[in-house]
Amino acid sequence: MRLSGPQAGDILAQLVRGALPAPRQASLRLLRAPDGEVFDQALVLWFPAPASFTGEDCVELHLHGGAAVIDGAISAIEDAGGILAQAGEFTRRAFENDKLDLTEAEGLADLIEAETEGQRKQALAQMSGSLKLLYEGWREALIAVLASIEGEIDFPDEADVPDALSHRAYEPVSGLLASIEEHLADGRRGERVRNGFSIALIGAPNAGKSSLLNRLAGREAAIVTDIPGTTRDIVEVRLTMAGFPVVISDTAGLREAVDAIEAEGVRRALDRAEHADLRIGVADARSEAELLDLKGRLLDGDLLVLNKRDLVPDQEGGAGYRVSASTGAGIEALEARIEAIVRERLGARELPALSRARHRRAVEAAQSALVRCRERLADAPELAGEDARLAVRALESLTGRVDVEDILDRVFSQFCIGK
Ligand SMILES: Nc1nc2c(ncn2[C@@H]2O[C@H](COP(=O)(O)OP(=O)(O)OP(=O)(O)O)[C@@H](O)[C@H]2O)c(=O)[nH]1
Ligand SMILES: [K+]
Ligand SMILES: [Mg+2]
Repeated sequence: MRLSGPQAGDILAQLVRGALPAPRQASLRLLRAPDGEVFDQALVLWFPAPASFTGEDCVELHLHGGAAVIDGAISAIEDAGGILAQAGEFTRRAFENDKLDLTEAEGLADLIEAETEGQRKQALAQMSGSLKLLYEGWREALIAVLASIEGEIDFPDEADVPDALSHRAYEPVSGLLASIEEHLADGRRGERVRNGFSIALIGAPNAGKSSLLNRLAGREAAIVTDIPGTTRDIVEVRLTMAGFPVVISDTAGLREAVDAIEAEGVRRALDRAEHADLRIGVADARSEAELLDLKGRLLDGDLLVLNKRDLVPDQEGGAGYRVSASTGAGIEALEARIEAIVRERLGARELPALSRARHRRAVEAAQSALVRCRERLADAPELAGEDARLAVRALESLTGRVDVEDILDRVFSQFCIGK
């Protein structure tokens, strides 16, 4: 249990009925309720401000975590003047005391949620300031540009050639734009690491999509029967591949639906296929028609699977992965290919990854302001300056430098209580 705030030390003194322990050193104490009754014996730590997580006076109680002990602790602390924290309140106080910026706070939230190695690495880098460094670096460069534009407006030098400003500011603005564009054009890598790389299985009824899903999942996630049109709802399976989260969706077989339920299933299948990061088209290896139909539905980079190879004589070459979902033949090669694709699209690059839609929106706002700024440098320096200021503001909303109350509420409400 953690306490933070100016009264934290007083409350600890009441709980231990005596002097505070030495700062930042664990000390074993009896903890007492207001009536003097001992409710636990615990290690306690005292972190005087500002060297604490929140930047305020902080206390940690390492309690024996049973429900009765926790209840006793809460009521003893409340009697001594403490109140329960809101979700994310500790991190929010740390943010308000400049212990971390908004991207680092988001990194902390992601680290708590991380389920795969790839997610953990990305969250840890972000929590340690990778995005903050990048965005703050851009902001500083931009403020220098802004200063030179404003200098030009305030003290126009008659002797200067008319386009001196556009020459001086053009290059740094263009350089910044190039970095911003590179950051944006990463195929939504960071957002995929956070939310999962999505794969849709599509194909004709009875091609064996659900059987293949079950094979890849290693469990009977979807119903398999020999009746075409078995799957209607989308069945999702979450897996870890190459250290990244992957969501595989099994979908309804594509055909002229026989009833309204199946029609809705087909609509959902097509919608899921459209929004997936990767489509795997599954055809019965015996059906030329299914193969042709899939070729019209798959995009560059998608995978084609010819299933039920146990039912056809062995063939060399030809398009696609020849597998048998029933016997497992050929599945390893298919899995290896999927892993390679996931690794290639989600694996680490030099620039830290933009990990949330919030970041993308703000970076895009900075980008379009800078494009306008560059266009106006030559003819309208006042307007160019205003655009540069808008771009600075967009970057500042990313790190939480400017007041963005609604963004703060949203970010910190995602934490659990006590974090
Ligand atoms: N012999 C053989 N049969 C298979 C194979 N894969 C699937 N089947 C059979 O084909 C039938 C249809 O399999 P499903 O996995 O339900 O096919 P589906 O594409 O999900 O079908 P819908 O959900 O109806 O669109 C079942 O009877 C499976 O047992 C395979 O590799 N070999
Ligand atoms: K079926
Ligand atoms: Mg199915």
